Amino acid sequence: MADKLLSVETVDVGYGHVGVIENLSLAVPKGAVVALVGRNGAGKSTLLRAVSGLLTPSKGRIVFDGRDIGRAKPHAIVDAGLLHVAEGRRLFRSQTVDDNLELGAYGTSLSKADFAGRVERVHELFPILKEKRHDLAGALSGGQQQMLAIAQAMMRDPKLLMLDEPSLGLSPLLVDQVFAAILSLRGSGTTILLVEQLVERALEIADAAYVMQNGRVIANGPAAEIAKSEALKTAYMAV
Ligand SMILES: Nc1ncnc2c1ncn2[C@@H]1O[C@H](COP(=O)(O)OP(=O)(O)OP(=O)(O)O)[C@@H](O)[C@H]1O
Repeated sequence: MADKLLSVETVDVGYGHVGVIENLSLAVPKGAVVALVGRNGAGKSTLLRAVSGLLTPSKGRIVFDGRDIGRAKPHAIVDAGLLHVAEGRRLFRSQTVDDNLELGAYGTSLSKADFAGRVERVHELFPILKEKRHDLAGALSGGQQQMLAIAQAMMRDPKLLMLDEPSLGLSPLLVDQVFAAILSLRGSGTTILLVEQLVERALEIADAAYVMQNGRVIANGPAAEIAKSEALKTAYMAV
């Protein structure tokens, strides 16, 4: 079994007094794509927010790369190499595509050569971002904005990339491109935690999967086994 890069251990998370996640544990091995699936409202985004420091668990531990980050500030978690591409693409819409990439690397003190290398890698993965480098981010299509959001995170060369609904609102062709990009990132050693409503697609590319229902994990295992499991059906049928 590969080393764990992220381990969430028996955490409770909520909003104020409203508990959402209860006693949840999850592990993401180094180099893997792990899918987190479940119906709307199951608590997937809440879990990602806790891992990236936007919410603080009231119980349990979150260990990333050997360090307890359960109470760390979001910027410290980013600096440690854990990037969260949230649902809804938070871009600098009135800045160009190039500017958005530069802002993605803000504060990293990269050498010019390393910066250029990262931009080149982004362009290899998403050629459209090279073509549109001088366009305003707000003028890109939804799919292109999603690619830019992922590209912006890539500028920090993350150890772990958490993607929340990367296919949301995209045409089938763009969905294919986003999934191909995820595979390519995995191929170059990035570990990925993927929240995705296109469950079949997510399980096709994932190594392992967790199924969430009402703030709890109800099943986990190799993605191919989860794809055939009763738990998956239950999670999507339950009201
Ligand atoms: N900012 C918030 N304040 C209070 N409750 C919230 C907040 N955000 C989410 N919730 C509640 O937390 C629960 C889990 O929501 P969450 O967004 O984590 O689910 P999800 O599995 O990611 O689903 P979705 O795909 O709809 O985002 C829901 O009951 C939701 O109403």
